Amino acid sequence: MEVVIAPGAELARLAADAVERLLTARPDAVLGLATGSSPLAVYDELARRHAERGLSFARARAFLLDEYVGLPADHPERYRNVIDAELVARVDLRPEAVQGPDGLADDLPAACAAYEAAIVDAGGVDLQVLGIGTDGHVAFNEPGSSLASRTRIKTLTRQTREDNARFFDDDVERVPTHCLTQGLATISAARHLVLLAQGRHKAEAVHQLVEGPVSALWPATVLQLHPHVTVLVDEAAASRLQLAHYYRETYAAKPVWQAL
Ligand SMILES: N[C@@H]1[C@@H](O)[C@H](O)[C@@H](COP(=O)(O)O)O[C@@H]1O
Repeated sequence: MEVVIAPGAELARLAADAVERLLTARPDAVLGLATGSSPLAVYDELARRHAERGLSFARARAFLLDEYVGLPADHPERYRNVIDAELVARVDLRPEAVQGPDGLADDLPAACAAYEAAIVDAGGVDLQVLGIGTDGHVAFNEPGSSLASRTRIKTLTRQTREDNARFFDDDVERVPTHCLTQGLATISAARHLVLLAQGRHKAEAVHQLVEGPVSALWPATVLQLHPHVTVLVDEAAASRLQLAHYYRETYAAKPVWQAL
């Protein structure tokens, strides 16, 4: 696990660099896209690179991490609509090449199984962008999630619904109670995981993710078992890291040939 502590703008550039390098090497790469505020600056940077130097997503495919259950198709906070607005509409990624779990399916377990199969059919995710919840969830894998979980229905915690109420007119009762989410094993099958976290409210979750014992209580700790994880954090989110000095020295001394 590589931990990079840097200002937010630099974190976004580093994540965009990883995406650009992948798309340059493999134009038909499979991207894993996250919603939430953490990756927004990355999507801004990718849109800028598309506009200014023609970074192309035309042959790429993408999968979303998760989706609320029951939000109407045209609801602006439906994650598929969010990702369309934040990235798809701003680059040349084909909308039909982007898939998310179907939170409006009549048969939700079948939709979850179909989603798992679609990811496998696409050859798996090459690079997965991730955020982290204040309670250590990734995607919507709340505390207590099986570390071996696959795409399934989850009940959101009160904490997550309160955290996300800002997207629903600050009314927690408007935040759906259920979601479909890639499981921790689904996410762990991606070949490169790039997690972004900013702000002091993420500091404990980042500490647990990087330095805590692997535990379903802090679902993001499952990333410690993955061979290629990049954790991009600002000073505030890094403020509880015990080995911060070591991560800084490692990054400062990083050989130029060693990409993220
Ligand atoms: N399902 C999403 C996660 O994918 C995201 O990582 C997390 C953190 O969000 P933010 O980046 O806005 O703090 O919240 C949501 O619940």
